[in-house]
Amino acid sequence: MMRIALLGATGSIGASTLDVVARHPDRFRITALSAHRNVASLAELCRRFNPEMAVIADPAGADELAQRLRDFAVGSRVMAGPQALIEAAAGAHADCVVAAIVGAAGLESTLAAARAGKRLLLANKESVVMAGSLLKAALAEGGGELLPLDSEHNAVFQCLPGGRPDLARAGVRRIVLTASGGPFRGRRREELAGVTPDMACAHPNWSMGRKISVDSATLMNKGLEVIEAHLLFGAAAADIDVVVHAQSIIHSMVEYVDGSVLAQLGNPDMRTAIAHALAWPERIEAGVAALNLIDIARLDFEVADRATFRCLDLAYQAMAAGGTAPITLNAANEEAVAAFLAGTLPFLAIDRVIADCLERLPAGSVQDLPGLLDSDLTARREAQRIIAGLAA
Ligand SMILES: NC(=O)C1=CN([C@@H]2O[C@H](COP(=O)(O)OP(=O)(O)OC[C@H]3O[C@@H](n4cnc5c(N)ncnc54)[C@H](OP(=O)(O)O)[C@@H]3O)[C@@H](O)[C@H]2O)C=CC1
Ligand SMILES: CC(=O)[C@@H](O)[C@H](O)COP(=O)(O)O
Ligand SMILES: [Mn+2]
Repeated sequence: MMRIALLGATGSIGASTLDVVARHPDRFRITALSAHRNVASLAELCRRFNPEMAVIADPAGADELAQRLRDFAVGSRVMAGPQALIEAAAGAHADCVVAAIVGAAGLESTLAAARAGKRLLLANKESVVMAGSLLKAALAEGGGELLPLDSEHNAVFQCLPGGRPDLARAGVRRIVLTASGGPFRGRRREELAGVTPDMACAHPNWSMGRKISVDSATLMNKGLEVIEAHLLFGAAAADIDVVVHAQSIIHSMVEYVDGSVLAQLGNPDMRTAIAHALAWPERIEAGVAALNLIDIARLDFEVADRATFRCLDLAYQAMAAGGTAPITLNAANEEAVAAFLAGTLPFLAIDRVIADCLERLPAGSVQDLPGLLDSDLTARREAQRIIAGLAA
């Protein structure tokens, strides 16, 4: 029986994970669930899955959560605050941690799970972008394994021999990440001036949380994923390409020196990647409909429009600069997306905030977690100043 701590249980990845888990009660047991502020949903999930721990990251929700669990006669231990997330990630109650918190808020629990040697199912791409080398060191220290949930990286993992080999020895020429192009694919920049958060969050193929949906709309999601691929698989920036594939049927590809290209295909449903990583190296049923190639009929590819969607180049630029630059990129993006979702920043200003932040904060080196968190905070403050300046 695999015991699972699911961090970010009330989100989109959380729901898909619980759907897969519920199909296999003989294999999986949920031992910890977390949310940020969504007490009602977390309590409901505790009623269904009866975990040992129920973690609410915002301590303001702890009393209400405890009351709701008492009303349901659920005995989960209520824990609150960032330290509780770390305990849920690293404690002896779990063999496997699903890191499905959105944004930098997921970093410390992800590192804690790695350090504790858990099977780490990683959806929280922001933590890899921010702390790739610290995460690698934590994995080496803990001796556990990381299995990527992000659909592209899960696809690449499936297309590589042994999941994460030495790429040169394995004869890999390049990794090709597919991008849907998002809801604004094909639009010119001037057509995007007035787009609203709801328009940006209407992803054509995937049902996801609002932050990643906006990232898909700006192509920052693909930028973060290029950095994620660089750090997870050790591929050089020049060997990671992006191709727009509007149908999101091919989730990504690996090209070999002999001309072979291996691709992983499937319907756009995260339960495939989640089931793959939960059961790896076995395969289990995920509840995903079989792919019907006749219905799909064609697969289209096009070049990404980097002039309209500037975030992709900003990510390549931050990856090339290295050091604190990816931290700055991620922090500025999180602040800009939050402002856009709050209605205080136009869609087209998101890339401007990130570009200005990268320009104003030269890349330094990162030694440890406190230094990294300091760089993150500095970048957020700078981004907030830029956003306030643009509003004025
Ligand atoms: N959705 C998808 O298909 C994919 C997602 N990912 C990645 O997975 C991660 C999760 O995405 P997604 O599920 O879409 O996001 P959602 O917004 O749907 O869910 C986010 C989860 O994180 C919790 N959370 C938010 N802020 C905090 C915080 N400050 N502290 C602790 N917990 C917090 C939320 O709790 P609450 O509900 O209480 O707010 C919720 O449980 C992201 O990093 C995303 O990039 C990667 C590939 C695909
Ligand atoms: C499901 C998943 O992995 C998302 O990251 C997805 O890739 C977003 O689609 P885009 O290709 O539009 O960024
Ligand atoms: Mn993805």
